[in-house]
Amino acid sequence: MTAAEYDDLKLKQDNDFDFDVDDYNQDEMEDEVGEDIPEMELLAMMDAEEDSLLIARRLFKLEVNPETLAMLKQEHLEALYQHGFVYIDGLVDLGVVAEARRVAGQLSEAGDMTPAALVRMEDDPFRDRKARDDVIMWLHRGQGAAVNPALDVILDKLEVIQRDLGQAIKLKGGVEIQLAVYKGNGGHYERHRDAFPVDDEEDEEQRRVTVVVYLTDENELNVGGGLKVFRPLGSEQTIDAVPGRVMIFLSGVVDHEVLPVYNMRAAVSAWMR
Ligand SMILES: O=C(O)CCC(=O)C(=O)O
Ligand SMILES: [Fe+2]
Repeated sequence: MTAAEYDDLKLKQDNDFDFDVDDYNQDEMEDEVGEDIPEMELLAMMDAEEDSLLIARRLFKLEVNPETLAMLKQEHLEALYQHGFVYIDGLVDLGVVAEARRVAGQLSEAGDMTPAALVRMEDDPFRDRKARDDVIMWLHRGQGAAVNPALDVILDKLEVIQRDLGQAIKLKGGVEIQLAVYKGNGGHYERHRDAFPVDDEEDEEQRRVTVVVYLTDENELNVGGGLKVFRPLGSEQTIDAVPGRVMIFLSGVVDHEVLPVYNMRAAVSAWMR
C-alpha cells in the first residue's frame, strides 16, 4: 500500500464509526484498497487540486522551431498542448500497416503473446491490473518479432515522433513499446490513465506521452474498438481506430477506454518519458 492509499484508509477509518479494519478479510481489503479505488480516486483527488492538463503543460517548451520537426507539425503540438491529445492520419504507409497487422495476427494466433491481464504487476505496476482483454508483446528494436520489416518501419516512425515531441516537451528519452491485439470477441480495456500527471522535469517514473499506431483493417471499421477519450474538462470523444492513425496523448492527463471490439484489433503503443 502506498503512503497515499494508507492515508486514504486512515481517513476512512477516522470518519466512519462502523468501519473496523479487523472486520475485513485481508484479501478483500487488498482488492478494495489496493486495486480498484486508489488510482482513479487518487487521480480524481489530484485533478480536483489542479487540472492535470495544467500540470502537464508546465513540461512544454515555450518555442519550437518548425524546421526541426520531421513528422509532426506545429499545429499537432499545439493541439496536444491545448487539448491533451491529437490524432494524425497519413503518417504511416497503409501497406506497412496491413503487413504489420498480418504479423500481429500471426503472433497472437500462434500463442506468442501474453494476455495483458496476466502480466505480473511488478513488471508494469501502473497499467496491467486494469480490466483488459488484449494479448501483448513488448517490442525492442532489432530483436525478436520487431525485426519484421513492417514493425521495424513503425518503430522507426515512433523514434522520429519521439524526437519531434522532444522538441516541444521536456522528455527524458525513455520509451517502452508494446504490440497489443484484441481478438475480437467483445474484449475491451476499461477506463484508465497511463500515468500520474507530473511537472517535474527530472521525473523518470511517469509516462509523459502515449503514442498509439492503429493496425486496423479499413474493411472492418465500425465494428467497435474505438478509443473513448475523456477530456480534462469533462467532455468525451471517441476516436475511431482508423488504419495507420497515430493517436498521441499526454499520459498523465487523458483518461481513455478501448470500447468493446468485434474484429481483430491490433495496435502498437509507445510510452515516452
Ligand atoms: O489501443 C488503444 O487505443 C489504447 C491502449 C491503451 O490504452 C493502453 O495500452 O494503455
Ligand atoms: Fe492506456
